[in-house]
Formats: sequence, C-alpha cells, structure tokens
Amino acid sequence: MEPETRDEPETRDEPEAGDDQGCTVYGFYDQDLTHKTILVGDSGVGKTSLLVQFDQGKFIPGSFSATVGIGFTIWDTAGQERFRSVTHAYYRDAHALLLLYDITNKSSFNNIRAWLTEIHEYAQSDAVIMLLGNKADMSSGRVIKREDGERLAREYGVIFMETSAKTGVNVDLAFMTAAK
Ligand SMILES: Nc1nc2c(ncn2[C@@H]2O[C@H](COP(=O)(O)OP(=O)(O)OP(=O)(O)O)[C@@H](O)[C@H]2O)c(=O)[nH]1
Repeated sequence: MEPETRDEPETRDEPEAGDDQGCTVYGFYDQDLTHKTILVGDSGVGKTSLLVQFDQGKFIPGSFSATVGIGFTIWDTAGQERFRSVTHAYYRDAHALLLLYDITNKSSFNNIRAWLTEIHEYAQSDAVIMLLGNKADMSSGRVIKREDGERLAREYGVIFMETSAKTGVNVDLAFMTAAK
C-alpha cells in the first residue's frame, strides 16, 4: 500500500524581519529590573556597539562576541526560525524597543518596515518605539538621508534619531528617551 502523502501546510509566506541573515535581539533591564529595553535590527547595524557605548562610554571597533564582557543581558536568538517564538516573547514584555538601521546600508533600512510590522504585532501597545539611524559618523558612506528616516518614523508614529556608536552622538539621549 502506498504511504499516504499530503502537502505540508504553508505556515508563512511573507518574509519576516531578520529572515535572510543572522539577527540578534539584545536587551537589558535597568538596575531595579522594572524597565526592559531591547534592541533589534539587521545584523551589523551596530546594536552591540551602541549598547557598549551606552554602558561603558566607549567604542570598541570591529564585530565582537556579544557575550563577552558586557554588563547586560543578551538574548542571542541567532536569527533562527526555531527561536522565532522566543523572539516574540522578548517583544511582549519590553517597555522600549530601539530599532536600528545603518545609514550606510540600504537593505538594513528597507527591512525596517518588516521589523516595525513584527514589533507592532508582538510588542505591548504602550511600548516606546524608537527608530535609530546608526553610524551617523560615516558621512562619506551615507546612502540613507536623514529625511528618509524621519519620514518613515512619522509614518509609523515612532520617535526618530540618528546615532553613532563610534562618536557617541545621541546615544545617551536615545537610551534616556527610551527609559521614559
Ligand atoms: N563607524 C561606525 N561603525 C560602527 C558603528 N556602530 C557599529 N559599527 C561597526 O559596525 C560593525 C557591526 O557592529 P555590531 O555592533 O557588531 O552590530 P550588531 O548589530 O550588534 O550585529 P549582530 O551582532 O550581527 O546583530 C562593527 O564593525 C562595528 O565596529 C557606528 O556608529 N559607527
């Protein structure tokens, strides 16, 4: 007798944020554990560097292992599908979400809509959402204008800033605004 075959149900057809590359969710609680902030965005946009700049007041160049020597909690989901539901759980209890793109990387900006869709689906409705155009120091490599970031943020009703994990510009302001 022939084994019964049936098509597997298609569970998802829309690409999701972070699908095509490793992506990592970084997050931390403030000291009294009441306020949770998470950082999301494509790989390489500078999430770790921004956290290190905020936490330690310095820029450590180069990609580095996020788990080494940093005094905050990191949930590294490595962008894997099986961790997707875990990622969504991170969103649910976050009070603030910092969504980063890299002003020198167009695809990181193009993926912002997918990230925002995901955030709106899973985050609490009163969570503070901030769109951050990072690497603002790299003016010669810039491909995303500040106005493009501002326009997108306005469209989604989120706060916008350009930041640099390297020079520190707007880094404290971004985290302080998120903590409000
Ligand atoms: N010039 C400049 N380089 C930056 C800035 N932020 C990050 N970088 C560099 O960009 C690269 C990626 O930074 P990471 O902080 O590792 O990026 P990430 O988003 O944490 O990446 P994943 O861990 O893969 O998700 C590194 O080489 C950083 O040194 C910035 O503001 N300015």
